[in-house]
Amino acid sequence: MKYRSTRGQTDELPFMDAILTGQAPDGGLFLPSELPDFSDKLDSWRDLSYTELAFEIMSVFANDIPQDDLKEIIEKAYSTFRDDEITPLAPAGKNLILELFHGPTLAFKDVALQFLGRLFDYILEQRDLKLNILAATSGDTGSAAIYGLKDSERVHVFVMHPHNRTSKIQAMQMCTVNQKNIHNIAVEGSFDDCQGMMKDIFNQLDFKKQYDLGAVNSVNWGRLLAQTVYYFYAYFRATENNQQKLSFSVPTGNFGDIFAGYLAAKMGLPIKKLYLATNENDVLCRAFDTGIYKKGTVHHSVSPSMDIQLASNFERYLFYSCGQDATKLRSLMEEFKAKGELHYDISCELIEAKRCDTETTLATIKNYSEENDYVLDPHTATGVHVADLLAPDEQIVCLATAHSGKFPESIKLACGEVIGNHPILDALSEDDMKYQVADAHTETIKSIIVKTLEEA
Ligand SMILES: N[C@@H](CCOP(=O)(O)O)C(=O)O
Repeated sequence: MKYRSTRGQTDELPFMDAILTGQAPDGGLFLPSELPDFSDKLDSWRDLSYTELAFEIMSVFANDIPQDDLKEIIEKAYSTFRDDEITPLAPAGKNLILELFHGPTLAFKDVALQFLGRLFDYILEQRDLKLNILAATSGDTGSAAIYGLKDSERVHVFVMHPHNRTSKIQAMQMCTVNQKNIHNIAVEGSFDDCQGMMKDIFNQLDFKKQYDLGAVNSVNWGRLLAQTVYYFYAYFRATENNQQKLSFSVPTGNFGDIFAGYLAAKMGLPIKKLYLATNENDVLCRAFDTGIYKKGTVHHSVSPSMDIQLASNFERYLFYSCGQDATKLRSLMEEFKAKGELHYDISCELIEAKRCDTETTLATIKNYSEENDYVLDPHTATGVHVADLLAPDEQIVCLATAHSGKFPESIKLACGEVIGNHPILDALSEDDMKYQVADAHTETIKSIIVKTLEEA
């Protein structure tokens, strides 16, 4: 299988090269040149274990990796999960909660980053290469990337997070991993600033090449591939046969998680609806409702991982919305760059978007805890609220993107006390945190990378 850029000005690449390249050199994002249709595989896949299913799906996309090697990568990746089901479903009220938080850092990012970590190790070893990861996080990707790569001898990881804008536990998870190859940068700015600088640096092709830069954010195709698996797995666990249609509700910030569901539907999974939930940072809701994609000011919310105004994977969705026309896509992205907004009808039957404000998020956490004895994390709560609002009589699979224990401040606001802790977080201490503060300038970040690698 080959991978092409949304902007159409990069040569197509095989899987392993697309993974190493991360963001395409023309500034676009990689997508498979053609998507497979898995409709006729569903019957034989229904009873597979998570890792068996992951192998069936991934082997189609990663067909330049020998099958036994791919199986080993997948087995290693998911051996770190605390639940045999990897992504189990838990009933809560009328909904099924898809618990994506059983990996090392208690967030859905582990599902892809445990895989990507082992995949990088494999490719770098095969090719005798080194890689320096530059990542941007609003809270969860950072620690998942660090835990996915902290033991990788051929990799350094630079993670930019918005200073004092993640939850305290998220910051501690990232900054207490005191290993030689891990470098945390607290940026005086927003997540959008961090992601903007990351993309800017990736677009400086000479610098990127000189310092062997790679990506673990969802600009990297490997992230989305790993995330499509749990849509299939949840579908098989939640339905009785492959004639049934199922809806999912997805808390959304950078648009990667819901886009993985959109791809699963395009590949033949019988998805009825994808409900897109945002917090007050509702740029995506407005884009689906009005056809105008326009960045606003970042609101700092109780669901900080979704405090995003520029959703990276929107570009991939837009590419499909404009009929896979890379020229059209380029002109829309240029319009956006020049005017700070773009106008295009992106509505589709499959996706329905709604915003969930802070008050409603907190009320949803409280109600679910009291009525269903289930503590939702504040991001998951936005998706659960939207599922209850838009499909009050239907069982919806709600993606639980993180464990509630990562957000004690928000849980206390909702319930009046901290409940829903997780024991692995108890050992974290602010005294062990190590990071450097930086201003939100691309040149500052570049010089940190250069200096750190020179001293390494
Ligand atoms: N919400 C994310 C932001 C980065 O998204 P990604 O999907 O591109 O990694 C986070 O928690 O860091």
